[in-house]
Amino acid sequence: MRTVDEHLTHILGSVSVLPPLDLALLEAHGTVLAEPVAAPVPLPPFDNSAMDGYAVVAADVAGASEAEPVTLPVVGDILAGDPGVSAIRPGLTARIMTGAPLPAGADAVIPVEWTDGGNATVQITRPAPSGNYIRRAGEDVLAGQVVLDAGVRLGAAQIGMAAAVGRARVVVRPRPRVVVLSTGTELRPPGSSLGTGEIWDSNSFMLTAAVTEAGGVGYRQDTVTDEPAKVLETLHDQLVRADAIVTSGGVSMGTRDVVKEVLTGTGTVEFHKVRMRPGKPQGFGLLEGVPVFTLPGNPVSAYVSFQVFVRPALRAMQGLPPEPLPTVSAVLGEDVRSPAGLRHFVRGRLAFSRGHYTVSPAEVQGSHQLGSLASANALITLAEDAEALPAGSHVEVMRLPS
Ligand SMILES: Nc1nc2c(c(=O)[nH]1)N[C@H]1C(S)=C(S)[C@@H](COP(=O)(O)OP(=O)(O)OC[C@H]3O[C@@H](n4cnc5c(N)ncnc54)[C@H](O)[C@@H]3O)O[C@H]1N2
Ligand code: MOO
Repeated sequence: MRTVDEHLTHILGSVSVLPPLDLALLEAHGTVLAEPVAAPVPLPPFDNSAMDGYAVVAADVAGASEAEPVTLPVVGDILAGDPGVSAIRPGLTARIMTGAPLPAGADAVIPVEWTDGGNATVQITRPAPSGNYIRRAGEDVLAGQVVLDAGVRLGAAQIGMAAAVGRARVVVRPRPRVVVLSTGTELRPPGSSLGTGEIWDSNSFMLTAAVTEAGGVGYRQDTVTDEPAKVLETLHDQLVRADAIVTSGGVSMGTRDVVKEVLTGTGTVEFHKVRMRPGKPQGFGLLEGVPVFTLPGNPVSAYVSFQVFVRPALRAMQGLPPEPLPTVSAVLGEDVRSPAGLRHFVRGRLAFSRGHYTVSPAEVQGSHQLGSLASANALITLAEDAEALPAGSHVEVMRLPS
């Protein structure tokens, strides 16, 4: 028997970060940068106005008030992208819009609300210090500054930042392509009718969705019956397009545990019992260099195994730290028992109130009981040495992707 940590360490020691790929910016959404992105020019590139108003010499309006407005001639309009006036002299003003370049000679912007909004001349009713409502070149980003580090996942804000520094393409770690295959003669695709002893395949859909949630691209395969030759042929066919393969079912002690049968001794694949519940029977290894995760068939076991072993590996392949799901500390809402010597992943509902998290275990915890997983939002992680935890204890809780 292996511990969870031993099995995960073995897996992480066997997977490598994927080679980098040059992608158009929007195609890179959700991937991880493989290069730092630096600004070729400062941002903003030029001093510009933060308000719609009038560009002035601050000294000209120092005495302005409601009672005694300062009147200035307006020499022209400066629009964003269409700077009609490039300079003003003392005693003059130009109308300026937000984002338009500040004309040389001006050192303040008077918002239109502080004026009568005049066209040929304008009356200004408030003074402004030098620098008023001016956005200086480089006050966001300096020329040459690294704005995104290698290893950062490109969410919407990071995509915006890359575009803002002029990048149309970026070099990233691609999303791992993960083939998902369920085995089991009893499995029928959802949407078809069931014969005696048959069930609808849930694992391949669930695991393909979990791959997406972990930043990969899932390729769900049609289920394969428990025939060794078919399972092996399907796996070999899929190797060419896979950065990883995830199977479910056929890894336990049955007479037809076909995945275990065909993969034992193939490549570096090994099967182990892992000290955890659910998810005891596990297999992992490389097949022609491709990591293959053989997860147990019980749906909750397959799901928990994915989050505990596959998700960290997919993160490592993307160049991300192989962290588990985001974890919080919570107070147990009721007493919990846990099997000695096993790490126990208990489905529960996490809630936040009066400044702290509380978590309550689901009523049923069988590894075939997908209903209690679908209504859970968290997995309470009970350590191997925990046997009885009273209500009020602090526990670690992994938040499930939502
Ligand atoms: N004698 C023993 N029997 C079992 C042991 C054991 O140690 N000794 N371990 C049990 C545990 S724990 C688990 S977990 C399961 C794992 O079994 P397999 O990986 O071989 O999975 P199957 O036998 O193929 O299926 C188990 C169960 O899950 C259902 N299943 C399978 N695939 C799907 C799918 N794609 N969608 C929905 N449901 C699926 C299948 O019908 C079975 O009910 O072994 C225990 N037995
Ligand atoms: O490990 Mo099994 O996953 O307990 O049902």
